[in-house]
Amino acid sequence: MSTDPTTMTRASRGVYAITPDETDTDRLLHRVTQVLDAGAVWLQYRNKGASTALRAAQARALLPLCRAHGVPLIVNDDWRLAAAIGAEGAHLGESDGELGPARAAMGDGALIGASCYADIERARRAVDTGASYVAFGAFFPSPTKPHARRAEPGLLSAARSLGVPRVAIGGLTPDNAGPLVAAGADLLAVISGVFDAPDPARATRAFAACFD
Ligand SMILES: Cc1ncc(COP(=O)(O)OP(=O)(O)O)c(N)n1
Ligand SMILES: Cc1ncsc1CCOP(=O)(O)O
Ligand SMILES: [Mg+2]
Repeated sequence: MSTDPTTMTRASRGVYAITPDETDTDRLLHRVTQVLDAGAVWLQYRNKGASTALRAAQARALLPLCRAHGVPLIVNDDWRLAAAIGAEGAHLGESDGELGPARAAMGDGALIGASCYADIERARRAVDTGASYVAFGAFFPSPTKPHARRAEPGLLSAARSLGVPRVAIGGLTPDNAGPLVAAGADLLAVISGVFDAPDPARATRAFAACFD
């Protein structure tokens, strides 16, 4: 497995772990290490409660850990931070700015994701303006984001023709995620189902088994 960001193999099928809001950076690194050791293939740094300075420090701290595992680091909300620290990508939702400037600044190789909620037309536009992957959800009630809009699994099959990886998010557990993979999800994006599990490594492996 390559740990060079320019040549690392980018698996585009498997567990896409997203960090919980964690103020203690050492604890964040410890928790993420467990999940990467267990086989998560992408990591998103997301911390909705942190200051700008803490977010920059935590994102920077995660980068060598991700590199050591050959896992791309994707920064939520803020492509400028992603570019500044040399992360592999950024994830942008409807309040996070346009994809075009992010793509122009980060280059063709960057992994730039777009939240598409339950909107296939939004997904089409996102791909047309440079998204590397599209994310749909929430598919189930999310403990992390209880008011997230809901989506139906049929969206995942409808999005096959877009030709980019399809990510499912929202309230996923190892017990409910299998049908989403069957419907076409390439990546399962998970916060609480992994990080709030009694054994995050075991939970990561259980999610990964949904792809077997
Ligand atoms: C993989 C993935 N999918 C969706 C989201 C949600 O993005 P957004 O709608 O911008 O909401 P916040 O995460 O910023 O609260 C995501 N982060 N990652
Ligand atoms: C960021 C986001 N967008 C839709 S649901 C969600 C939170 C996902 O977290 P969890 O896996 O704990 O439901
Ligand atoms: Mg966002």
